[in-house]
Amino acid sequence: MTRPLLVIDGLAAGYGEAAVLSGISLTIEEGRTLALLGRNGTGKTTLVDTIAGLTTHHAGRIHLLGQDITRLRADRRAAAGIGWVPQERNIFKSLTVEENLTAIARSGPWTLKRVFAMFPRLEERRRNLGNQLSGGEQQMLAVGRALMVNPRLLLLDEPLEGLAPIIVDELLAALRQIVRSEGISAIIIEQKARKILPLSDDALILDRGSIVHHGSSAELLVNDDVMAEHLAVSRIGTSA
Ligand SMILES: Nc1ncnc2c1ncn2[C@@H]1O[C@H](COP(=O)(O)OP(=O)(O)OP(=O)(O)O)[C@@H](O)[C@H]1O
Repeated sequence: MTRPLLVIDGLAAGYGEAAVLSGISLTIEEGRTLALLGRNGTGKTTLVDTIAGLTTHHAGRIHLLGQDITRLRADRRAAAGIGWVPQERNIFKSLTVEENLTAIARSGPWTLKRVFAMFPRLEERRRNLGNQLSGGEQQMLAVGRALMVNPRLLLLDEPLEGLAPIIVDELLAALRQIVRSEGISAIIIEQKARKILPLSDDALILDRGSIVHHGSSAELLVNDDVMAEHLAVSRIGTSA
């Protein structure tokens, strides 16, 4: 039996008085993963940042495993089980890889050993400083650090962006393991819909701060009309 992990009801949010999101309602069941799609500037980052507690709340409620987290500060939301990997990665550049991983760790099944098993590159670089890492290594570190918080829900903002194809494949394999084998729920923002849809259970498309499509990833993957209408993808056979 699954139970609702995240329930968002009638959410509106933005930055100060500026409204970005409106009328957002969605439920994510435990163990399921959502691909968050949409063209540039449609509110994807704002939605993920709102769940993490980093924007201005205007209306609506957010519940995590039954707890109303709408008014909780970002650090309290992390403690409640939200692991956040921002677009900028925000790793501590003057700390080593190992220190980055242990700095905000919380007890649970994810340990240094398990993160190193998932990302062997990080173990090789465990004594290197954050600013000595490649973009791909930094992204692995950001994901590993979020896992060390032992989250119930992982928020990933364009984790594949700007990475070399071989690193993209490595990270996709790790993400597949995290959401499929480990059963961690995630919301993953991604520009390249066809890369992420095979990994996610459900897909949600935003346009101008509102939901314009919400359904199964498998259905969206074969729905060229919706993809072409709302995403920056052309029909069939493209890499997007
Ligand atoms: N700090 C901010 N202050 C005010 N407005 C902002 C801020 N950050 C983003 N916005 C505005 O909010 C809207 C949604 O931006 P957001 O970054 O959430 O979109 P996105 O879908 O994640 O886009 P991208 O794919 O380019 O990252 C845009 O109009 C943007 O200009």
